[in-house]
Amino acid sequence: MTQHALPETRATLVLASTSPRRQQLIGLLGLPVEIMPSHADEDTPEGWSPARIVEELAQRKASAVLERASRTPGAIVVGSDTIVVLDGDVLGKPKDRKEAVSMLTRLAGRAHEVFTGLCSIEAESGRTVVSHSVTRVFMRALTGDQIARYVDSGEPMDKAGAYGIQEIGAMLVERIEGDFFTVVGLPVSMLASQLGEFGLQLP
Ligand SMILES: Cc1cn([C@H]2C[C@H](O)[C@@H](COP(=O)(O)OP(=O)(O)OP(=O)(O)O)O2)c(=O)[nH]c1=O
Repeated sequence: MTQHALPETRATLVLASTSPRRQQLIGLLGLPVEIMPSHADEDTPEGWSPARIVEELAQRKASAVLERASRTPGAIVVGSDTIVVLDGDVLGKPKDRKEAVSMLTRLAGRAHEVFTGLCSIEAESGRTVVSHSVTRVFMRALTGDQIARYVDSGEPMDKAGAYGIQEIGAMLVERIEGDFFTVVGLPVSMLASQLGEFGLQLP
């Protein structure tokens, strides 16, 4: 099979994340990538809209590693944050098995929204681009047994809304409206368009 690649650029993407999914997805852009785990405070004031929450947290995560990243020539720092929204409630990662079961019981048999915020910062200039993407996810109706068995797999625990569309959770999802990668946690085409603002041509 032929290997396809885009022309080389001098930029290095610095991913401010501990998420293995984001690490894998950012690789799709074909640029050099450095990983810098970012531990930003994730508290936000009551009453903020989902869009504002994910954009703010994406920016905090990127800003938290900016100083370190600026040692890398041509660094563009990328931060991202994902939440699930149902009936105006924000569902983050479940804190225990019981909360995972209760989230999935609420999500089953209906639609919800996944919001992902994305922030890119050009380290040298400090220029910042922030945006978000929303995908509607329609989940299958599930019995209590099915939910319990899925939670027992361990998969829900580190994921917003207590499921992972890209793994066993694929079987829980009937269909989506919007970008698949937004649900997994890194909207790849939105990232390409943000990087375009810094003059990177992708593709
Ligand atoms: C809904 C859904 C979420 N998720 C994940 C994406 C995110 O990693 C996680 C939401 O948590 P986040 O707080 O967005 O990210 P994180 O703590 O995993 O990683 P980071 O270091 O970048 O802050 O849920 C899936 O993997 N699949 C899904 O279908």
